[in-house]
Amino acid sequence: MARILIVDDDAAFRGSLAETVSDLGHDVLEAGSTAAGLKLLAAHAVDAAIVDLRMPDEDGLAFLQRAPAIAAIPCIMLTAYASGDNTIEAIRLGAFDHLTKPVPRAALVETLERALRQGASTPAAASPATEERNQLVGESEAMRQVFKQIGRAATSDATVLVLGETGTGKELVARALHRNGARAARPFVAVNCAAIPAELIESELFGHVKGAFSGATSPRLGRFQEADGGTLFLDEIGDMELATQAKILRVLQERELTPVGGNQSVRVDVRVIAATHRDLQHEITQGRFREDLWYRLQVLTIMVPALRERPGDILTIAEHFLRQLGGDAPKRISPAAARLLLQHAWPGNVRELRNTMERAAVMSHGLCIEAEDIGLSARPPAGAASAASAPAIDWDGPLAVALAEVERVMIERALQGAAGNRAEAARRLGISRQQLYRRLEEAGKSHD
Ligand SMILES: Nc1ncnc2c1ncn2[C@@H]1O[C@H](COP(=O)(O)OP(=O)(O)OP(=O)(O)O)[C@@H](O)[C@H]1O
Repeated sequence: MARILIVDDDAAFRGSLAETVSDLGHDVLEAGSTAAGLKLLAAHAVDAAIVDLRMPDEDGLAFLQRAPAIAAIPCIMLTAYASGDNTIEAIRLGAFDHLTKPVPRAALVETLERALRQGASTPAAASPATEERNQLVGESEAMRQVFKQIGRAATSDATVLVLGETGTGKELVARALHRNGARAARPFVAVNCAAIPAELIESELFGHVKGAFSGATSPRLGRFQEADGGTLFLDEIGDMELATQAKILRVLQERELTPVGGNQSVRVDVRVIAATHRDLQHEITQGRFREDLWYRLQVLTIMVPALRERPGDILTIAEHFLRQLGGDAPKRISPAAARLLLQHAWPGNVRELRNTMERAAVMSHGLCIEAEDIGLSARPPAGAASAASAPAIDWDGPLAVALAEVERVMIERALQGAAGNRAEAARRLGISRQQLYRRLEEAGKSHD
């Protein structure tokens, strides 16, 4: 899964494009102007951008000219009418490609895939914003142990299994292992195994040959090959089907794979880091996870502790997020607000803390975040999934905001009630696991 920035002032077109891109399994950031797009690019790790050429403030060419100073990403330009001139100008300024509106789905899929492949194979130096976003912060003894384990594991090429509850920072640990290892100059490719429908995962991981199935009109490289020479991060590996687990095992053992529909194996040189919030030994006893794959994965294991087990990190990480949000003049946390943060049990761990601080920064009007800005009292108390606490809804405000709040609280309660098991939470909510993932990602879209 990649993160795609869409910059277009036409909200309806942007929305429908965002839907198509997110149907492809990507995370989407949207901006209605060049200035807003550049701001999002500076604040988030973005893998590619789709930018409209004609916009009221500054046109898409201005975006193309200024984006490289922030992050080197492939930019796909969109135009209502492709003229020779605007195409040449866009390509001259470094656009990856040029698409004409309305954009046919097949053309979008093909161009985006090429762009992402290029982006992954030529990793640019991370922008300061990206580096800061991926920084693993923590001063507790528990996190110090994690840092030491990362330091030891980074120098080896062994497979690593990262364990921990949802939102504890497992992906950041994987990125730190990559960044500090011998493969740092090569791609880091992350795949969320739970977010990809079972029927697509093999083609996603191993690629496919032309004609492998209906719709496979051209060959496609899989994520293993995209990560060649670098690191492949398999997130939520505990949610993978047994048949796919067998194929992953083969790649780990033989260092080669066969694309879907193909009959020739391809050699790959990839370091695999896997993560899960599940108890894999329990999954093995239930026949849902292969024991041989578990042995292969857990050569080195790093356990990331839940945030409630390292309360010493809560304020340090909260202040780190405020610095990211506030630049040179970050807001401070009042003593009463700090008490609230320390009392909360953080079932969603650091991701929940991040969301909370972002909301608090918006809610607070002064230089200091007060207890009432934190908004934790409206939430279900820690560990009390059955407590009938109502969401804090502004009944006279915008419908979308109220619905989002109801959704947030219901998802949080379902996750708590299911002890973090997302398949069970999705069942309780009457939605598919993929839909739950998409909603969780949308909720954290502006920062994860
Ligand atoms: N120690 C930390 N310091 C700073 N930011 C952190 C830390 N841990 C996590 N984060 C932030 O919290 C969010 C969730 O982290 P991440 O995605 O790595 O968690 P995860 O354990 O992989 O979650 P999941 O199990 O849902 O995949 C991200 O925005 C990440 O940047």
